[in-house]
Amino acid sequence: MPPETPTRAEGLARLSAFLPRAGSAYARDRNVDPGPQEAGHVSRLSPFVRHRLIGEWELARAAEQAHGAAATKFIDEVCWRAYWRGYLEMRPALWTRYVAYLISDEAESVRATGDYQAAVEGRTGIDAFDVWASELITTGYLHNHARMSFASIWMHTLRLPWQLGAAFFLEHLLDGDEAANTLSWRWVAGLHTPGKVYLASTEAIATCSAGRFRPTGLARHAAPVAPEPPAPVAALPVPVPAPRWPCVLMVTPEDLGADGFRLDNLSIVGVAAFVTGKASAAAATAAAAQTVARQIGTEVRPFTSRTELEDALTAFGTRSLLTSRLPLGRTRTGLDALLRDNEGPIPLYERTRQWDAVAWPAAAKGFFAYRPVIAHLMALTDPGGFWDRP
Ligand SMILES: Cc1cc2nc3c(=O)[nH]c(=O)nc-3n(C[C@H](O)[C@H](O)[C@H](O)COP(=O)(O)OP(=O)(O)OC[C@H]3O[C@@H](n4cnc5c(N)ncnc54)[C@H](O)[C@@H]3O)c2cc1C
Repeated sequence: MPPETPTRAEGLARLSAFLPRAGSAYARDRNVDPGPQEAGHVSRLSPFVRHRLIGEWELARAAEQAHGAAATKFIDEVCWRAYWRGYLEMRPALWTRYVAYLISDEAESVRATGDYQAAVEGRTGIDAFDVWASELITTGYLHNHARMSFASIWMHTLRLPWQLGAAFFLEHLLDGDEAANTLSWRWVAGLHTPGKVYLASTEAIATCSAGRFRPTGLARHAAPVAPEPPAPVAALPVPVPAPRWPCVLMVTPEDLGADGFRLDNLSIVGVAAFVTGKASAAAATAAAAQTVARQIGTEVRPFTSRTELEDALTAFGTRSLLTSRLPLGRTRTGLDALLRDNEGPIPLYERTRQWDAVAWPAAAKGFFAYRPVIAHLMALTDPGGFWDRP
C-alpha cells in the first residue's frame, strides 16, 4: 500500500511496475483477487489517482502506448472514474440525499444495532465478509470484486442500509471517492440501473478470491430498496478563462497537481494548501503545495480555518483564490463553509481540466452510452491542461 504520504514519484514507480500487466493479462485476470499479500492483477493505483497525484489520462495513455488495442479493458476501467464523477456532478441531489440519510434518526438507530456493529467489526461469521472488513480497516484498500461482494452481502444478506456501508467504505478507503463510492453502492442496490442489482454468489466469490473463500447462506434475492424520485439533472458550470490578475494558487486533496498546474502566463503570488481529509491526504496536499511553490519561487501557507486563510491572503496581498475544479464532496463542503463565513466573500476561480471538461458532460446515461467519449478523451492533445484559455 502507499506510504503514509503518497507521492507522485511513488505512484509513477508503481505505474511503470504494473504496466506490463495492463494489456491482455488485465483483461483476463483483473477479477481475481489473490489477497493483499500477493502482487495481484490490478494496479492498486487508485489512492494516487483519487488525489490526482497521477492523472487518469497518464494511466490510460501509458497503457495504450504499451499494449495498443489490448489495453482497452484497462482504459475502460480508468474511464469509469470520470463517468461516475460526471454522473454525480450532474445529479447533486444523489449526494445531498445520501448525506442527509447519514444524519437521520433512522441511520442513528441502525448504527446502535448489534448487526451493524458486527458488520463493521467483521464479526458476522460470514466467510470473506469478515476478512474484507478487517482488510479494509488495516490496509485502506479492497479489490474491486471484494468491494462488489462486500456491498452486496451488506445490503442483500445482512439487510443493512446501503448508505451506512458506503460511509464505512468512505471512512477507510485511501481512494475513498464520493462519486465512485456512492454510485457504486447505488449500482449494487439496483438504484443506478433500475431493476439491475448485484447479488454476490458463493461460486463467484470462490472464483474471484482464487479459492480463498466459500461463504454460504448468501441472499438469493435482492433486498427491497425504498423508491426515490429521480434526481434532477443540473447543468455543469461552463469552464471560464483563468483570471490574469494576481491570485493565490489553492492546492486541495482533490487535485495534487498530476502532471502540472499549467501556470504559465498566470500571476500566482503565493500557494495556499487546504490540508483537510485523512492524515495521508492532508500530508500529501502539504507536500504537493511545497513542490509547486518551489517551482514558481513562492511560499506555502497551509490552512484549515477561515482565520488561517485570511492570514495567508493578507500575507500574499490578494483576495483571489485560483484552484482546480472542486467536485462535490467533503473537500468542497468544508471549503464552502470557510468561504461563506460572514467576514466577507473570498473570490474563488475554478479551472477545469480538459479531461473532465470532455468526460463529465458525457455521463448523461449509462456507461454503455458513454463509451464513445473514450475515443475523444484519448485523442485530446493536452488532457491534463486546463480549459481556461480565452
Ligand atoms: C462498492 C464499491 C465502492 C467503490 N468505491 C470506490 C472509491 O471510493 N474510490 C475509487 O476510486 N473507486 C471505488 N470503486 C471502484 C473500484 O473498486 C476501484 O477504483 C478499484 O478497485 C481501485 O483499484 P485499482 O487501482 O487496483 O484498480 P485498477 O483495476 O488497476 O484500475 C485502474 C484505475 O482505474 C480506476 N477504476 C478502476 N475500476 C473502477 C471503477 N469500477 N470505478 C471507478 N474507477 C475505477 C481507478 O482509478 C483505478 O485506480 C468502488 C467500487 C465498488 C464496487
